[in-house]
Amino acid sequence: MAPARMTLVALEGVGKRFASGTQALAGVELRIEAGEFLAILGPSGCGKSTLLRLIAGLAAPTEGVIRRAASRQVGFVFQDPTLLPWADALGNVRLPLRLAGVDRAEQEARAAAAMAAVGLAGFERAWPRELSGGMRMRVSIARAMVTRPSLLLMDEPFAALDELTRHRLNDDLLGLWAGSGGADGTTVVFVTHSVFESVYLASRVILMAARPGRVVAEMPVVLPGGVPGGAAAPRPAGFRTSADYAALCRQATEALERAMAP
Ligand SMILES: Nc1ncnc2c1ncn2[C@@H]1O[C@H](COP(=O)(O)OP(=O)(O)OP(=O)(O)O)[C@@H](O)[C@H]1O
Repeated sequence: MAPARMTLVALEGVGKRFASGTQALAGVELRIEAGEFLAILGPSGCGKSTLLRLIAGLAAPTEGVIRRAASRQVGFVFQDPTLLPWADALGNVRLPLRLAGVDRAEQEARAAAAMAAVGLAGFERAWPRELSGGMRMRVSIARAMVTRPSLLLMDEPFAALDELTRHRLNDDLLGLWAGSGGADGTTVVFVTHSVFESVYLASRVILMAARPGRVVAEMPVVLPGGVPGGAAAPRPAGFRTSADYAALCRQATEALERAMAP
């Protein structure tokens, strides 16, 4: 039997109503288990970003409670890489360590290692404006991973990238996650509105519907051979064009359509 996993964050009956009167979330029950790769999938406006902000502790729920494991280092990656234009790539990646008071030599060594892990060795002195969109996103991911977070929150990080770059970053993210210890390392919560991306990456997909934003279904992702999604990194060669992947995408699409049916 698999060992019981620790719950990192538990949401119980969570709702969020904004001052404007918008009920962005209602009745959300969700447990984020240590080591999982959780995708939050849903249409635009269903409250995915609001849910992520609540999980992060950046906003408070107006109903229900959120319980968190005591020691937690959280990393963030947003759709916009938000790099400092006046710092080079290495300077951007070591910023969280600088803010945490880590000594300079260790900042440089850890930031360089994080850059190498995202395939950017040799670009330490490049300025953000000299990098492509995909490379800027890699810097943003390296900056989030440099603190070795126990929880990595990603809000549609690849939505603005072209498809091939996005595919490459999907594989690299899985590799990075495996390098962090996989199921024994960083827990990832990944917001997306792409069925294909959620199924490709995650070990579990949560489906949301709008008005009010709520969790309507969840789907464990099981890869060929019974391997839990998230565990095989990178995915087997040819997985993207395989019948198994198509079947998983169809299952998630049908669940999403049922969730969105009036
Ligand atoms: N600060 C805010 N004040 C008032 N309403 C808000 C605020 N933030 C979000 N909302 C509303 O809450 C609802 C959920 O928004 P949210 O951004 O969480 O959805 P989303 O699923 O992430 O959407 P998208 O995929 O388009 O980014 C929307 O109706 C939005 O307009």
